Amino acid sequence: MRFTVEDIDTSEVARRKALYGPLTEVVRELIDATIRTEVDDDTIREVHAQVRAATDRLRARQSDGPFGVRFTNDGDGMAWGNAVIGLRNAIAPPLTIARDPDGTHRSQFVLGAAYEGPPGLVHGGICALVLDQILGMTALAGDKPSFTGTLTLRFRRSTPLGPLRAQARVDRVEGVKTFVVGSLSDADGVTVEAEGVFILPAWARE
Ligand SMILES: CCCCCCCCCCCCCC(=O)SCCNC(=O)CCNC(=O)[C@H](O)C(C)(C)COP(=O)(O)OP(=O)(O)OC[C@H]1O[C@@H](n2cnc3c(N)ncnc32)[C@H](O)[C@@H]1OP(=O)(O)O
Repeated sequence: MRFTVEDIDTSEVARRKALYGPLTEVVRELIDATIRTEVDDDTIREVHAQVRAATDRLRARQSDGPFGVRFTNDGDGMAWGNAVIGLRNAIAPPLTIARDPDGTHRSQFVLGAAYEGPPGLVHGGICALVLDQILGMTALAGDKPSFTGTLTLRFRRSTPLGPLRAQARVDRVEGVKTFVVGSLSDADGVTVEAEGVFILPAWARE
């Protein structure tokens, strides 16, 4: 499992954020533009060649696998490949998840054309993805890993593409199991309710 430590300081983390964040953002925009463009065929072929060339340039030197979750010596986490919050992941919406003093986690975000399931609506698997992440981060205690054991969703009504909110809180802790509840909402209220059991795996227990 790729939890690693990188010997870099806060200023280097900031430099990399400033470098990679805008690249990811423009690729994210490219995904949306690819879905929604109505330009002529020749333009599509030209852009195809340009994107191919840009991809080949990035591949000239790359890591031999996924990004993993990296920590600095100061304990700052860099989950930059993460599918929901990853700074370097253009398929991540991305979510910024804030923690209230009482431990509740919240996020406001926008899901656009790339997350569609039924027409105009968020794909159910994307609802699960977002909720797994926010519930999972809520379950984390200190530096202990926590894995989704069971995630139960109730889709109360369809979730429209557009501005959304998610929240989660710990319901109870029983030994190595943390029970978390949460929801996804649009402007009219809750669309999906979630309950998750997150488990400290045997290999991480003392
Ligand atoms: C910025 C940096 C920060 C980092 C951010 C990174 C993102 C982080 C956020 C991540 C967000 C996304 C998160 C993700 O995407 S996590 C990825 C998706 N999840 C997985 O891949 C998990 C795969 N499964 C496992 O690894 C193990 O089976 C787990 C860890 C689940 C159990 O482990 P282990 O086999 O060692 O457990 P045990 O046998 O000792 O049992 C212990 C207790 O647990 C109970 N139990 C067992 N299985 C289940 C189950 N499935 N549901 C409910 N309960 C279950 C069992 O009855 C017992 O209870 P009791 O009898 O004691 O009462």
